[in-house]
Amino acid sequence: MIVTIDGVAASGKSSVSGGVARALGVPYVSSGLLYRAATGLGLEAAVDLHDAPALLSHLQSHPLRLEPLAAGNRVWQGGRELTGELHSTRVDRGVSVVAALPEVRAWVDAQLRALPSPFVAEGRDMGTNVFPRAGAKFYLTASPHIRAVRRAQERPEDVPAIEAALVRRDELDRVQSAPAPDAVVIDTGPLTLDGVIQTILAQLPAQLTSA
Ligand SMILES: Nc1ncnc2c1ncn2[C@@H]1O[C@H](COP(=O)(O)OP(=O)(O)OP(=O)(O)O)[C@@H](O)[C@H]1O
Ligand SMILES: Nc1ccn([C@@H]2O[C@H](COP(=O)(O)O)[C@@H](O)[C@H]2O)c(=O)n1
Repeated sequence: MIVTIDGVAASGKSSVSGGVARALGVPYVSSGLLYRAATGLGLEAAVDLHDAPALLSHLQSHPLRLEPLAAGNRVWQGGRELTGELHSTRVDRGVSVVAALPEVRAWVDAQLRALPSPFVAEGRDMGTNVFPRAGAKFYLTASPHIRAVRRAQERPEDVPAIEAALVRRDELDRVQSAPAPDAVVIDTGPLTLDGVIQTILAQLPAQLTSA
């Protein structure tokens, strides 16, 4: 059983996926964390983020491992955990460049498809490209302002700067971020986090919640 939760930047995908996954007793899979880890490694090694062959060769010689847990995803390079460094403004600025490279997308997709189900998968193209046959699909949205106000609780930048960066990232990610035609679209603006989680749980087919 696979449930996909896609959506725009900071729409609540990780928090909601974690809540849904915990309720179902399965892990969730953060595809964005793999793109962030590829970006973080590239920045660390001063690889040109537009240079797909150089980046891919670096990723192949420094393999990443995603650890999908309901409590939160972690990513490792060998014995070194990278997770804590990846939700920075620096990585936010570079990640869409890396995610636009078809070679990197194929590398991420192969890792995701190799994971044992059941799980909840969150990202941009989980329901369209990576798991088109998922049992249930959701797509989260909210206005850039609401998303920026929420994110400002976690970052030192002010709301207008965060909002501008989110709008820019949405635009750079637009190609891979279209909702699946069969996804349920949820505007999280008027809902609490728990409200979004309960809305999703209420719409899951019975065979998924009892699996
Ligand atoms: N419905 C909600 N009501 C209030 N706060 C929320 C809601 N959904 C998410 N949040 C908060 O918004 C922030 C962003 O959520 P989260 O990190 O889950 O989004 P995301 O889509 O995974 O982000 P990114 O795309 O950058 O990885 C977090 O602080 C989270 O607690
Ligand atoms: N399926 C996905 C997931 C993510 N991306 C790219 O990674 C960036 C970070 O993702 P977050 O979910 O942590 O925001 C995102 O801005 C995209 O560039 C992607 O392309 N496809």
